Amino acid sequence: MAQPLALEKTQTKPLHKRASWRDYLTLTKPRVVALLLLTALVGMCLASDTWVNGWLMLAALTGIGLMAGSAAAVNHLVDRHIDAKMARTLRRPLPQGSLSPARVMAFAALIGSAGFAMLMAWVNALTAWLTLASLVGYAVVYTMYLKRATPQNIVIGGLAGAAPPLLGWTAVTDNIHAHAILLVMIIFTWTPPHFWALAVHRAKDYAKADVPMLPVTHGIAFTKTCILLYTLLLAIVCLLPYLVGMSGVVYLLGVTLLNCVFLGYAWKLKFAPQRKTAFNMFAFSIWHLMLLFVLLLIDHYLFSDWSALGSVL
Ligand code: HEM
Ligand SMILES: CC(C)=CCC/C(C)=C/CC/C(C)=C/COP(=O)(O)OP(=O)(O)O
Repeated sequence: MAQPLALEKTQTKPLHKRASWRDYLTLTKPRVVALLLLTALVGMCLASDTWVNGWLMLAALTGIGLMAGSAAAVNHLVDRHIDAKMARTLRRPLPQGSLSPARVMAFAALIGSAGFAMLMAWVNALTAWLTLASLVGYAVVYTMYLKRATPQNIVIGGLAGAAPPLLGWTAVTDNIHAHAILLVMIIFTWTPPHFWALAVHRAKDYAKADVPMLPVTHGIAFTKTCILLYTLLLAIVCLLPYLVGMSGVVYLLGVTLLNCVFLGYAWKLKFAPQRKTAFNMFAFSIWHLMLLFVLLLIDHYLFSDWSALGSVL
């Protein structure tokens, strides 16, 4: 199709296609938010010995989801010129001209403030303010500043995306607990291999858009070394929930398997890469984090069942 190329040359003249609800959904990065919400849900469950109150869970997940979606919409708005230069992001609603910047801003403000109000009214102020800090961390600190300023952008910015398990935890307890920080640390160390694997695959795109991602500023070989080192660090951090007695043997065995596969990808990417290794590692990173949090959940309820059984016998 000729349109995207034509658009690349005339990014300032959007096409003004008709907007649909799908465009608004795209703005919220729904699949990313879905995984963020899974981590928040697990944070909630691990914070309590019994099943979490359904109403509280619904209110907290909706509030956090709306605010994360709002942050993602601001990211689309701020990055619209960069997005128009990269093949992966060219078809987003703003570069395509199906939504205007003013509409996107209004949409982000609407869902962001609705989410904040929900958390304030039905969850607690601590969770509302921490979620707002994550929104600002991603939409303002990462997107407006770090992304354009330093190749450590995603390492520092990763903290905002790593926050949801803590948000889930505080939603239930109104308290910041060291175990919740452990969950944040897992996502924080997972983010560099997750993103840099994709950045290696898309390095030319980022260079073209002049975004100082690590493969652009320091080269592919150095980025692959960093990926391997962060994946090793992640494997160590993932042991902490077991070592501090927060999770049991089901988690330990499962996460060890996941980390062996992830390390296998990182090793292959560094020492024996094929054309699709980087992309496959990125795709696996999403399964890795999702299954890790599912394991934490299964382990939590199995583990507490076993303790309960022990006290009955
Ligand atoms: C600074 C931190 C992060 C950066 C820079 C980053 C970057 C990216 C990028 C560039 C993509 C590709 C999106 C696309 O194809 O349009 C992606 C996909 C994805 N990311 Fe991340 N990510 C980060 C953190 C996270 C976190 C914290 C999560 C969830 C806990 C997450 C979950 C996902 C998922 C599920 C996808 C696949 C989305 C899809 O297929 O539509 N990411 N990420
Ligand atoms: C309130 C709260 C919990 C906020 C969390 C914010 C959030 C949605 C984090 C996800 C991080 C992410 C997808 C970064 C990619 O941005 P990018 O601009 O590098 O990627 P792109 O090029 O695909 O847009």
